[in-house]
Amino acid sequence: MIRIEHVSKSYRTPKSTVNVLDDIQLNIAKGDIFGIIGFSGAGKSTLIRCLNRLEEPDTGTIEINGRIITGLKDKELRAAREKIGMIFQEFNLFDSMTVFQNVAFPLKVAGHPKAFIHHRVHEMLELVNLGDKAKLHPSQLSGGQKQRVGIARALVNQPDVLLSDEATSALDPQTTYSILELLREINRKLNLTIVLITHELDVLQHICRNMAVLEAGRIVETGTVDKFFMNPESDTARRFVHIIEHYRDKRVVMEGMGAGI
Ligand SMILES: Nc1ncnc2c1ncn2[C@@H]1O[C@H](COP(=O)(O)OP(=O)(O)OP(=O)(O)O)[C@@H](O)[C@H]1O
Repeated sequence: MIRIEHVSKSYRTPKSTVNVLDDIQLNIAKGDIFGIIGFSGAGKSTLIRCLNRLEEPDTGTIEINGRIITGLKDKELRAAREKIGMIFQEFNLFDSMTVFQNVAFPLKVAGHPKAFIHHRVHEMLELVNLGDKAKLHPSQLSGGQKQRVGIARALVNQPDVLLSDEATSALDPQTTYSILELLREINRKLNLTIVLITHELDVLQHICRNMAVLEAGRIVETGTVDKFFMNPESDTARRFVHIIEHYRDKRVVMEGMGAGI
């Protein structure tokens, strides 16, 4: 279970203060696939990065599986972060390292023995269907394969939670679909809680069960994904659903024209 209580965050620049998160309250159940959606600048990245303290909340409490993450210092924070994997839009792989070395990196940092690392990395590469790519470098992989390496690396420490920061935004629709299928399979196999931020409704619809809508740093709606599509309550939710319906209608018209109707 992830519990976010009264989390606020602002950035101070020399000229002004930007309030990015405003009194966020959110509960995410263990084993859920939870989506956070919002327009650009709503604060999605800041919020998800607060969960592993890549960003520091100014106020509030974040608890993950019974452990208060906010307030942890150095060694304890490092240990807690081992249990919170993260994947990124730009993959964030080390280009100078092989696939094996990229996935092994968190285990090496944690000081695990060589034989354990070898076994665990190959296990992870099999899980993401890259068993035959261990010796390649990221530059020799497709975008989807790079994200699979990112997923293997994020899971190598057997985390309780996987955070996904727009992990499919740089991928084409077919590759996006295969990565979402992989995440769903991992969620099922490992009972891993997945929290993802996205501005793509397809991603939400395909994989998430529950979700929250973020608007200018505030949570304006939470609930099931089905409810979001059938009965959007907030302005942001209605705008998202309106956009999707608009494009769906356009596509229907264009397909109709293509068929000579
Ligand atoms: N380090 C920073 N310093 C100052 N302002 C920042 C910083 N990081 C983010 N912001 C501001 O905080 C706000 C929220 O940014 P954030 O990246 O969390 O939004 P987002 O919803 O993830 O947007 P996008 O979908 O475009 O990535 C934006 O106005 C952004 O300009």
